[in-house]
Amino acid sequence: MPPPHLNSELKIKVCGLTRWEDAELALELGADYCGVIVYPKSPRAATRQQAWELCQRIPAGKRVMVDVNTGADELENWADLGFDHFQIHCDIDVNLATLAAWRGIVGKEQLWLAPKIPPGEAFPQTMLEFADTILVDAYHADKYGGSGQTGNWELFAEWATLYAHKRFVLAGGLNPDNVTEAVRVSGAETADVNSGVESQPGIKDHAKLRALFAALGR
Ligand SMILES: O=C(O)c1ccccc1NCC(=O)[C@H](O)[C@H](O)COP(=O)(O)O
Repeated sequence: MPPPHLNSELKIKVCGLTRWEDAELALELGADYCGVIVYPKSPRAATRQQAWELCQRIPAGKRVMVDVNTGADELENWADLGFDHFQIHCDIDVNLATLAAWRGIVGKEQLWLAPKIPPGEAFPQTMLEFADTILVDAYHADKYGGSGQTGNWELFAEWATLYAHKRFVLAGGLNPDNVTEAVRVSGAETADVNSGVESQPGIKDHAKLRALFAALGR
């Protein structure tokens, strides 16, 4: 049973998968989405072959490509592998033509935008017309994701309430010890876990994965 204060509809994305055995366990435990990072500078980047194999085996509807400032041609190439959702990290001043190109290639419903929002910055509202899902990650000056740092859960709750017509995903430093508190405070309907359930970048720790889903009552 999930802890009583937790949304029973909570969805979990396990990100940074490179191996089928990790994805398989995550799915058995109840993961709703499997994230495959294709950004070459990430220590968790999957090769095209690994991404293809994972796309073959992860059930349709659950396959999320994760990248940074993807070029249009590259995005078309990744889409060919069969991903269902496309999480693209970008800066808040990304140009509107780029956002429109991403939306044109994968569709607004499949595009998950992850703007890198420095502390104190207003939410980049102009992005809302391009994607139905917004991922709010912890800010890190030198990284676009996978920092292991937690974000501002209260601010997440504010933004998710203010823009309730969009789906907001909470990311950043979630692990078996803090996930229930993070979800309670933020009110997140979807939460993303990555380095908090790893043994090393790109390799999931099965005990931590089990502990995370157990904490959520799954
Ligand atoms: O994880 C990465 O290495 C990464 C690199 C560049 C862009 C995005 C990346 N990860 C995207 C995710 O969805 C992560 O799960 C998210 O940033 C949270 O990571 P963590 O703080 O390790 O839980």
